Amino acid sequence: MADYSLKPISLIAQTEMQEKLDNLAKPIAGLGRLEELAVKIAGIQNSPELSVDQRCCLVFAADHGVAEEGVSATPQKVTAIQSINLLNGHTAAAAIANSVHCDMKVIDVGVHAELDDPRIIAQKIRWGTRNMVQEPAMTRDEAERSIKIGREVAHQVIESGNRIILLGELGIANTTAAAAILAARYDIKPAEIVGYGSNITEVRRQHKIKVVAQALKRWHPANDDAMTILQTVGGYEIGAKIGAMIGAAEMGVPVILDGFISYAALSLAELLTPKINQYVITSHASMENGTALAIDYLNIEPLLDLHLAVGEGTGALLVLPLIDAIENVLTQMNTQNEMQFGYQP
Ligand SMILES: O=C(O)c1ccc[n+]([C@@H]2O[C@H](COP(=O)([O-])O)[C@@H](O)[C@H]2O)c1
Ligand SMILES: Cc1cc2nc[nH]c2cc1C
Repeated sequence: MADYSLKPISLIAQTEMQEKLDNLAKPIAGLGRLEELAVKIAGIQNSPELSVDQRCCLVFAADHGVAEEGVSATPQKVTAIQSINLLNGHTAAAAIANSVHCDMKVIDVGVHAELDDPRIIAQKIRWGTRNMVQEPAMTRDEAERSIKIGREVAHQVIESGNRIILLGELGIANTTAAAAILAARYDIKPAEIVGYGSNITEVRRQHKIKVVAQALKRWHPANDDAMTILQTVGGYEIGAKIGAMIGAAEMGVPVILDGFISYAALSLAELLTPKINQYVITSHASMENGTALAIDYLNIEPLLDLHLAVGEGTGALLVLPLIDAIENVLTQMNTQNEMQFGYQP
């Protein structure tokens, strides 16, 4: 596996940003977590000026062999259908992206269908992973390729001018893979981390718990072996998200993560490159059952809690207005000094 070298975070830019915020006409720390967000981005971008005008949401799409176990409420073909609908502007994330002025790209890393639309970035590894109950979801080579593809796509969109990257995904049955990854990574009992995904019944969730338990019993990947966890119970889009996180961090670009599937990707990315946490912004607490546990183990504090359970990057996109708000704060507010020259009672 490649050895990733991440640019160091700039403590100078962080201090400069905090000084700018402290100089503004407001109580110290008055803008709370928005200030933390500004300082974090300044450190990553090595500048006390936020640069987020050109933003891109990468939506990695792939199918999951484990879907044949009946773990999802949704037919597999929805991955392909929504990949195209997204590009036409008609999915939840696409509609939100339009309102927050964010470019979107769909990358086919393993959709179980022919997607011959030229707008799709065609990087299909296979027509879906294998069913993790019967075989490892992927080969080692496929797992490595999924990370490589994500990393290269991130590099490309950054080279074309994007200054902040958002990550989403489409993949029917991927809440099963994400739960299995988190269970393997943190030795969590499947019953505690498996949720309702795209809204399954409790009866079906009990079955999904058994499916995850069966797969983990069969492959029992070591909890610190990211590549074996990804290979045995992961997904191509999850590997690609790991790669995109690393690729953006390598280029000093902040990455906004999405929901439950992002937690799984982050849990493995941390093993591959522990400093990744400094580069990722966790957007929202997903509705998925295992969220509280995952957040606890990852030691993250997502900014929003909107009970979202769509994926596609919806939660990540909703953080952009917060960042735009800070940008306006930095450029439009009075400083403490300027405040004196305003209205005199
Ligand atoms: O992001 C989340 O937290 C999230 C929670 C539930 C469902 N999803 C989306 O719904 C699909 C997976 O649901 P499921 O039930 O097929 O595992 C997949 O396309 C995800 O992007 C996403
Ligand atoms: C309609 C639909 C849209 C989605 N987008 C991501 N996962 C999804 C699952 C469903 C069911």
